Amino acid sequence: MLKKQSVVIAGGGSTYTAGIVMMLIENQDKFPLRTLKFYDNDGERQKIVADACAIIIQERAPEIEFIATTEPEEAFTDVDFVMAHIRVGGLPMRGLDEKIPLKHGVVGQETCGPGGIAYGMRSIPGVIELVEFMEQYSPEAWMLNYSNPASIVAEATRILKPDSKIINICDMPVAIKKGIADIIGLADGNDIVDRYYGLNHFGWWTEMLDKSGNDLLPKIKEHVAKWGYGPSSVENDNPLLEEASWMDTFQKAKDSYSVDPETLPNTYLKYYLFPDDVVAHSDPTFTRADEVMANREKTIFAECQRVAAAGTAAETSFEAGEHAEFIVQLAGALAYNTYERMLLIVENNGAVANLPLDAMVEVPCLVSKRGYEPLAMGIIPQFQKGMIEQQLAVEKLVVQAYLEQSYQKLLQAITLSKTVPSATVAKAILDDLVEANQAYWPVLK
Ligand SMILES: NC(=O)c1ccc[n+]([C@@H]2O[C@H](COP(=O)([O-])OP(=O)(O)OC[C@H]3O[C@@H](n4cnc5c(N)ncnc54)[C@H](O)[C@@H]3O)[C@@H](O)[C@H]2O)c1
Ligand SMILES: O=P(O)(O)OC[C@H]1O[C@H](O[C@H]2[C@H](O)[C@@H](O)[C@@H](O)O[C@@H]2CO)[C@H](O)[C@@H](O)[C@@H]1O
Ligand SMILES: [Mn+2]
Repeated sequence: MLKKQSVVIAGGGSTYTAGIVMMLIENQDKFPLRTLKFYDNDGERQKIVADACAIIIQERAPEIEFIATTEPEEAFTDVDFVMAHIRVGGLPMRGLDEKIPLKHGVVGQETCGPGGIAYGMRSIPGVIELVEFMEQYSPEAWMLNYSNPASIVAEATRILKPDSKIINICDMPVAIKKGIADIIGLADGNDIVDRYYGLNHFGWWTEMLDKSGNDLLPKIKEHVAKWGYGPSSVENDNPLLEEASWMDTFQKAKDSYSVDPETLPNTYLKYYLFPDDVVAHSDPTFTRADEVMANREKTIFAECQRVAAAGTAAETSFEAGEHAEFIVQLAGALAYNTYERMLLIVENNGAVANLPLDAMVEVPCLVSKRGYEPLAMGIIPQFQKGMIEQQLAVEKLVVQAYLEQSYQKLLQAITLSKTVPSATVAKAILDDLVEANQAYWPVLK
């Protein structure tokens, strides 16, 4: 009999919460729950999701105690896991992160370039507060953190909470591997055993084997050289790729791959390798935040309200995707000592031999009751090393700017981003971002 777990989802009002609830319910044999709690600092938003999830739990797993609260003590007391996915400033602030750089002809993106830097400055205090709640009320718990920008958040937690039990994670490699599995006819992305290195949203694969040890890369590379990570025909059953912007991003991996055909790129590298192209294809009046508000957020909240009004979730369209699968699998590995191999964002300490020891890198780790043990990825080539070192300096400067309330360091961070053409443009963007983030950032000196 597996020991039952108590979980709090921080950011209960997130568009991803219902998917994680579906995954948790479907996994009661592998990851049984005694309590599930939601915590959010926006009670009204969270209530919409919680009212629907209460019905889902009541109908499908009534043995689980369910609580939704905005009180930190109630939320964080007696929990084994905090699954965090907050968005400080919400989707409207994401919209500004995207639109302000675009106004200056620079990539406008949630986690990359100046937009990601602005979001990092908002996220740091929000995530640190969650860690403090966890340490105060459930000091033995693990926090599994999706809140973005994960690289900057990871660097901030490394410095501010060096002994905390927090693991920062990203589902992009998981989603790419799912796409690759579909392309080469494997049942599941989990069937790919990979070697990968980099920073979050900034990495490369060097190896993909099947579980028997057969090299999958030749077949995958043949496909990626023609189609990127997109399908080779119009037929596509990957729900993520139903959105044109995600399909473009998956297909654009073809161009990132052409820069180094020895490795396979993360999709996010397009923002650094082809920023001119990305800007040319962006609409500065309707960015990804607008698409998300018009599509994912609207659909999820409408479904929550439909379930609540019907009083039953018998026909709910909510489903658990790879995003939910990954975080629940990670919690299971920590709780039940499975030694599964998963890509996590962790302190380097030699995992990538020729990067600084204190870089927060994304590498495969073995996950067990002991926590995570990074696997050695060895020495990486000059091209990737150069790109990573530049981006790592950006991320470190952002955290230093936050801690020292330094305008100068934030200016240096934006100037150093590969997405930004000059210090003049960096200053113009920064001044607009300071204005837009007054309610969230520390006052910069
Ligand atoms: N790491 C990854 O690969 C990955 C994947 C998907 C989503 N995400 C991240 O997950 C987060 C949620 O995304 P979303 O689109 O669902 O956002 P969302 O705006 O729909 O939900 C975020 C929730 O967080 C709450 N919140 C904001 N600040 C808070 C705080 N300080 N304390 C408690 N709650 C707070 C909001 O009220 C909201 O309900 C984002 O950070 C997003 O970037 C990360
Ligand atoms: O623009 P968005 O909000 O749709 O996506 C931004 C996030 O993109 C990645 O997450 C994907 C994920 O890879 C996929 O599996 C599925 O769950 O959709 C997500 C996007 O909706 C990325 O890893 C995240 O960090 C981004 O926040
Ligand atoms: Mn991610």
